[in-house]
This record gives sequence, structure tokens and C-alpha cells, in this order.
Amino acid sequence: MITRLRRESKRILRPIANALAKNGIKANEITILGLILSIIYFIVLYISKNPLYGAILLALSSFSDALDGEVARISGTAGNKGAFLDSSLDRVEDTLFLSPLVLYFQPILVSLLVGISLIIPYLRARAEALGIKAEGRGIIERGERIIFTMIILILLFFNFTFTIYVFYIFIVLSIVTVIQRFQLVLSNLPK
Ligand SMILES: CC(C)CCC[C@@H](C)CCC[C@@H](C)CCC[C@@H](C)CCOC[C@@H](COP(=O)(O)O[C@@H]1[C@H](O)[C@H](OP(=O)(O)O)[C@@H](O)[C@H](O)[C@H]1O)OCC[C@H](C)CCC[C@H](C)CCC[C@H](C)CCCC(C)C
Ligand SMILES: Nc1ccn([C@@H]2O[C@H](COP(=O)(O)O)[C@@H](O)[C@H]2O)c(=O)n1
Ligand SMILES: [Mg+2]
Ligand SMILES: [Mg+2]
Repeated sequence: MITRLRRESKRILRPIANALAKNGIKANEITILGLILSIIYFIVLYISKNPLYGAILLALSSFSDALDGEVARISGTAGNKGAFLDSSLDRVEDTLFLSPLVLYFQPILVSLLVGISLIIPYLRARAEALGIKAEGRGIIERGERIIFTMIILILLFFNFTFTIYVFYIFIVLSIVTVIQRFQLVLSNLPK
């Protein structure tokens, strides 16, 4: 879903990215800013236990993630080094985004979710190493997972009792995505 939104999102992202590139801001700096914001998210949410602060910091960090690639392309610096930095720091950020959910849900389920959120991109990386395109494959890719996390934090802020069910749905959809990516790779390999 988010992958399909990617093209339309350019209309919002392009002018902001243009302004940043014009002012000499580098893509890697935005990538690092995203990481710093995710660390602040982790600390602030863990200490304050206020899910609204978490939702705001999550929005800012993930927005940096949506912007860095655009800045790299506009300034002509897009390349493997940046792609490696971006994807690898995404994994650090995913861990930081999801771990504090232990404050609200069963730790065993949160640790399962953290693990699954690392397995999903691992499967994409492995698929791509085997020459199989996995972008856009799976019901809940990173963009959707970030939006799910944001919705959960907002629902927690308003103390809705049904939030736990949204959390369960998040886990189930993440497991479905793992299965979808396994299927994708296995059905594309001769043996
Ligand atoms: C003017 C500004 C200062 C205003 C700031 C406003 C912000 C606070 C608003 C934030 C809005 C927030 C909700 C935005 C969330 C965006 C978030 C969903 C984007 C997350 O980025 C995901 C990114 C992932 O793709 P990428 O290829 O880089 O990474 C790959 C991924 O990790 C793979 O994992 P997996 O396999 O899928 O599990 C790995 O396998 C790969 O290795 C890895 O490379 O996708 C980015 C593209 C998105 C399509 C971009 C969406 C942009 C938003 C729609 C833009 C909307 C911004 C507006 C300002 C919104 C304003 C809303 C307002 C607050 C009402
Ligand atoms: N610091 C960076 C970040 C990203 N890139 C390039 O952008 C691609 C990812 O774009 P997104 O829109 O998904 O963020 C990535 O593959 C790199 O080519 C970069 O060069 N430097
Ligand atoms: Mg990015
Ligand atoms: Mg990133």
C-alpha cells in the first residue's frame, strides 16, 4: 500500500527535499537525523511513558526516512553506500520503535513482533540477493508497520481498551507477510 503511495507522496516530499538539497543538507545527514530521532523516541517514551510523545517523535523520525532518498536523488548522490546506510539503520530504528511497547503489552509478544519486523526485511534482502524482486510484496511492509505503530500509540494515549486487538492484528499481519515472502522466494526458485 505504502509502496503504491510512494509516487503520489513525491508531490509532498519533492519541494521539501528540494529546499533541503538547495541548502546543502546531505542525504546521509537526514538518515542520521532519523536515527537520532528514533533514539530520542526510545528514551522519551520509556521515561515519560506518554504515547503521544512517542507518536510525534515516530512521525518525525519516519518522515526523515521518507525524505533522505528523495534528497539523495535530487542532489545526485544516491548510491550503494547511502542505500546500505539507510536500510541498515532502518533495522536499528525498527528495534527502537517497537521495543518500548513492552510498557503496554505482554513483553513476550513485543519481542516476537520485534523479531518478525527484522525477519521481513531480511527475507527481502535475501530474495534480492537471489535476484528476486521483493519490494511491494507482503501485506505489511515497513511503511505500514510504522503507521500501525503510530495508530497504536495514539490509541494508547486515548486509553481505548480495544488497542490490544489492534496490536494482535499487527502481529498477525506481520506473520502473514513473513509467509508471503517465503512463498515468493520459494516459488521463484527452481530447486
Ligand atoms: C514540513 C515537515 C517538517 C512536516 C513534518 C510532518 C511530519 C511530522 C509528518 C509525518 C507524517 C508521517 C506519518 C510520515 C510517515 C511516513 C512513513 C510511513 C514513511 C516510512 O518510510 C518508509 C519508507 C521505507 O522504504 P525504504 O525503501 O526506504 O526502506 C526499505 C524498508 O525498510 C524495507 O523494509 P520491509 O522489507 O518493507 O520491511 C527494507 O527491506 C529495505 O531494505 C529498505 O530499504 O518508505 C518511504 C516511502 C513512503 C511511501 C513515503 C510516504 C510519505 C508520506 C506519505 C509523506 C507524508 C508526509 C506528509 C507531510 C504528511 C502530513 C500529515 C500531517 C501530519 C497531517
Ligand atoms: N542516505 C541515503 C539514503 C538513501 N539513498 C538512496 O535512496 C534510496 C532509498 O530511498 P527511499 O526513498 O526509500 O528512502 C536508496 O536505495 C539509495 O539509493 C542514499 O543514496 N543515501
Ligand atoms: Mg529512506
Ligand atoms: Mg531509513
